[in-house]
Amino acid sequence: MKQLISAIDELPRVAEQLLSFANEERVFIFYGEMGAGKTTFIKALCKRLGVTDTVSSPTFSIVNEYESPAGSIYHFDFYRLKNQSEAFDLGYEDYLYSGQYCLIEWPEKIPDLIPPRVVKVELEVTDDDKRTLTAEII
Ligand SMILES: Nc1ncnc2c1ncn2[C@@H]1O[C@H](COP(=O)(O)OP(=O)(O)OP(=O)(O)O)[C@@H](O)[C@H]1O
Repeated sequence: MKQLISAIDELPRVAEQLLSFANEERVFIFYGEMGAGKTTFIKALCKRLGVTDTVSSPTFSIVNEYESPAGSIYHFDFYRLKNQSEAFDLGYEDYLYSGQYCLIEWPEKIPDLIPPRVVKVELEVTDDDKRTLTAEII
């Protein structure tokens, strides 16, 4: 799918579209430069999934866990990861195969640890407040 997000207030609609596109898939990887809006989009996605907890970038904790009616949601930000084995140490694989939603920012940091069948999402800045979201199942 490819969608133009021309303003922040369109995020709920696009989040809903992405969830229908993803169907049964639970693992999402988000590509996009700093400030592209990965965290902002994930907030909209979590809201759509019924999360009432505060959603924020797990830059320092690397993983945040939220509760939702659909089960736990694990939100990763691998930006500060030094090497891939650090991901193992924090139990990444257990989260990944838990069957719960895993939303991963900076998957570039774990190139060897991307499982088959994930929803690959790319956010591109087209203008100050405009973004293009592209998603495919890989
Ligand atoms: N259409 C849009 N979609 C998403 N974010 C937008 C949009 N328009 C403007 N923004 C703004 O872009 C900024 C994106 O910041 P955000 O922290 O979500 O980016 P990020 O990709 O997660 O960056 P980082 O990798 O540094 O965490 C926010 O200030 C947000 O308000």
